[in-house]
Amino acid sequence: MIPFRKMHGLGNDFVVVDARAAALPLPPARIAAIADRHRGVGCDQFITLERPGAGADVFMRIHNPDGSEAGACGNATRCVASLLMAETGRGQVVVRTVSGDLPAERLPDGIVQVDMGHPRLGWREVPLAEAMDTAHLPVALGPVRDAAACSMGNPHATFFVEDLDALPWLELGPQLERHPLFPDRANIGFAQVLAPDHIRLAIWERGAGPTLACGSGACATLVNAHRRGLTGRRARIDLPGGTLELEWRPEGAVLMAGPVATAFLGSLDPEAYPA
Ligand SMILES: N[C@@H](CCC[C@H](N)C(=O)O)C(=O)O
Repeated sequence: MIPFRKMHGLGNDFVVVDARAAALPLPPARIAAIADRHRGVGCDQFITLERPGAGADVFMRIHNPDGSEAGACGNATRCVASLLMAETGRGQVVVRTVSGDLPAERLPDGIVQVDMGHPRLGWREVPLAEAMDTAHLPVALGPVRDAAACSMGNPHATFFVEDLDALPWLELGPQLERHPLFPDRANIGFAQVLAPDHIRLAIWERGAGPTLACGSGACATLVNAHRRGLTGRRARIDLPGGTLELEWRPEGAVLMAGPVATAFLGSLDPEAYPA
């Protein structure tokens, strides 16, 4: 049996397993089966903790429920950081991912803040299929057009809209995720700027679909909104599951803060899931 912890940040939920002592029999097909909402435990991302090597407190591997591996997950980083803080008794930890080392710290009132690093703004870094200005993508579908893209360790495109409530974003998301301009697919954000420091955001996540919150998507949205002159460098971002506080610091790093929670602990039999 494999013990796991079910955690979430604003309802963006994770199954977290600990493979630091020994590797676990969890190939991508089995992870997809465990992530299934009807036949498995169910989660937006499956998180495996591994030994980090020098310079970090843990290595966090991220899988989407379709079995694909992701380079970043802002909300899972905050959840895992809170676990490591409890484990080490420290208020600051470093979470290593395939996209880089992410320092995190505990703030008052149970809030965890993570430094998500510098956004990558070049077309090859997103990545896009061809050379272009990543602040204006020639992508249009139904009522949305003119997205901005960046990578926060994973690919994001943001469409700015007048009225999120009127937008059929659940229909647009899956088509845009697989637009030919995104060779690695992309997380798709639909953002309504309410004020220079306040954004409403819905995200269609690559490999996961609609989630209640996407931390890296919130970071990408602030970056893209600021590049387009729509906001300042700080904003409160309201997602379906709650609110994140963000800052894109002048030196380049994006800070993201919000709550984390453990929903329950459990154990699963890997042999019960197809591999
Ligand atoms: N929920 C995450 C993002 C998870 C990965 C994403 N679906 C991808 O494939 O890049 C977050 O909080 O950032």
